[in-house]
Amino acid sequence: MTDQGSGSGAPMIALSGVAKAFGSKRVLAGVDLSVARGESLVIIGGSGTGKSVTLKCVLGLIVPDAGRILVDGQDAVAARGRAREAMLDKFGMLFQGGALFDSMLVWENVAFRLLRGQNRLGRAEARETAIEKLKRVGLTAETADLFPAELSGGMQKRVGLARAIATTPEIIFFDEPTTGLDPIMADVINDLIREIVVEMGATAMTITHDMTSVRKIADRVAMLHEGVIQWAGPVGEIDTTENPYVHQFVNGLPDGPIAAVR
Ligand SMILES: Nc1ncnc2c1ncn2[C@@H]1O[C@H](COP(=O)(O)OP(=O)(O)OP(=O)(O)O)[C@@H](O)[C@H]1O
Repeated sequence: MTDQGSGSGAPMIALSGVAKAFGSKRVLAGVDLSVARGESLVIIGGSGTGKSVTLKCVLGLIVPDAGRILVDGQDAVAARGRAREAMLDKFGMLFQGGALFDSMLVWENVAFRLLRGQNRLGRAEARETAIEKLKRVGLTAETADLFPAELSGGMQKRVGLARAIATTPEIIFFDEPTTGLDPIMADVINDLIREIVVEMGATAMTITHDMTSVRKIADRVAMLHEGVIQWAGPVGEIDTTENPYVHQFVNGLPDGPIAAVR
């Protein structure tokens, strides 16, 4: 299926024919996917279908065996040195486990990228920006001088979100943003993600199994299975599409084209 994204103009992220195998294991078998500027795309699919591998290919952490990936019109696979740094500067990322550095204070975690690189800020300015971002995600200024271990899981997730938006990135990736949170906290994080993405006008790409997240965060949804995008469309169509993969996944049905492993 060729996916052109929903917006007009050049997409912010465009994958075409992206393939990747690890040894004899073929994970991606020709992924075609576009994300329009300012759009929030959520990739769904079962465990081990290659959602993380897809994100890693866009970030250049995994080099695909075939295919093309353009980020803001630039070849993301070939980018090296300065060009690659400039490309990565466009991204913010919320990692699955929060992935905070235990030995750094909360504000230093948030300001991690502000304190490094060519355009780095002085500590006072970086701290000020970090506190502003912490407030944006609902944490107080006092949180800044705690260590991550002193925070609850939900608070750590907020810190991860503050870090993801610290540089006001054009593109934000969310890897399983609600994993490990109770349903109420998950809902709070989903709302916060949606609000922030809209307010920043950022392009967002999220991977999740959580259908509540999908409904809250997505403008568009893409379903990855057996190495290809089986379906992509507006979030409002996930309940009505006749695509058998989406129907089975969204409704959690044991019978259908997706083999249930017991
Ligand atoms: N660096 C790697 N080396 C070898 N195999 C890998 C590597 N990265 C991923 N894989 C394999 O690729 C497959 C897809 O993994 P991936 O993490 O992308 O799945 P996923 O869809 O994100 O799953 P989950 O939802 O469980 O996180 C898995 O079988 C995994 O073992």
